[in-house]
Amino acid sequence: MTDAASSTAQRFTEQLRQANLTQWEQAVGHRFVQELFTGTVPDAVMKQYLIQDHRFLDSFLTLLGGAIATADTFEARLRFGRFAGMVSGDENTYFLRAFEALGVTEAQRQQTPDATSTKGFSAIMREAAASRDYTAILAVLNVAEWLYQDWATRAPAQLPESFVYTEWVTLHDNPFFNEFVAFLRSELDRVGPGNAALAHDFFQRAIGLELAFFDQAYQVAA
Ligand SMILES: Cc1ncc(CO)c(N)n1
Repeated sequence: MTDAASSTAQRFTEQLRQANLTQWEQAVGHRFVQELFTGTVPDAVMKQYLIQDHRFLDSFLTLLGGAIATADTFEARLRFGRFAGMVSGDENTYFLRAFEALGVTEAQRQQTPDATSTKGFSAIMREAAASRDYTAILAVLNVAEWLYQDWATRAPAQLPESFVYTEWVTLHDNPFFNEFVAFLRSELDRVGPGNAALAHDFFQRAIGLELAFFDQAYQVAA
């Protein structure tokens, strides 16, 4: 290991990732991610993924609300607030445009039941928010955003033509998003070591859900 690598390994967030590296890499290198990069996700899978993920966004905003409520600095509250604005704006409209492009109707969205992993995410995000524990909230946020940034930054330079694919990559790899992930990590590096067992517990469970979430998209009858 190089000096640079060993000093990054000291970071608390890096320790968390290393402790769950197998599942982390399985999620980041998932078939869904590979097919997203080449624009070859079967339509039925993409539809299912986006229907479920639009619901993920709803619980995610609950969690961001918890972060705004429990952060211990004004600067952090402002950052979460700006991020909540982006998610409620650009990211939400991406979903609506994608549903239209893929021909997903309002009725289809309503009739599709929650996948088990969608329910699991909703539960863990509500649990973390309700705990009013900034460390627990940060652990879940770190997995959700950092893991997505990790796969998005591994995308090839040449992306598929359709915005449905391309924008899902660029929403998770752009200066605003990358800065937010750096902020999330530095916050968890700062407060996590004081409550390490709790951080590990939420981090590990959230990674399992990320993997299950990608898997569930392929469980639809194509
Ligand atoms: C399941 C899942 N995890 C993470 C993200 C990134 O916010 C997302 N949109 N969906």
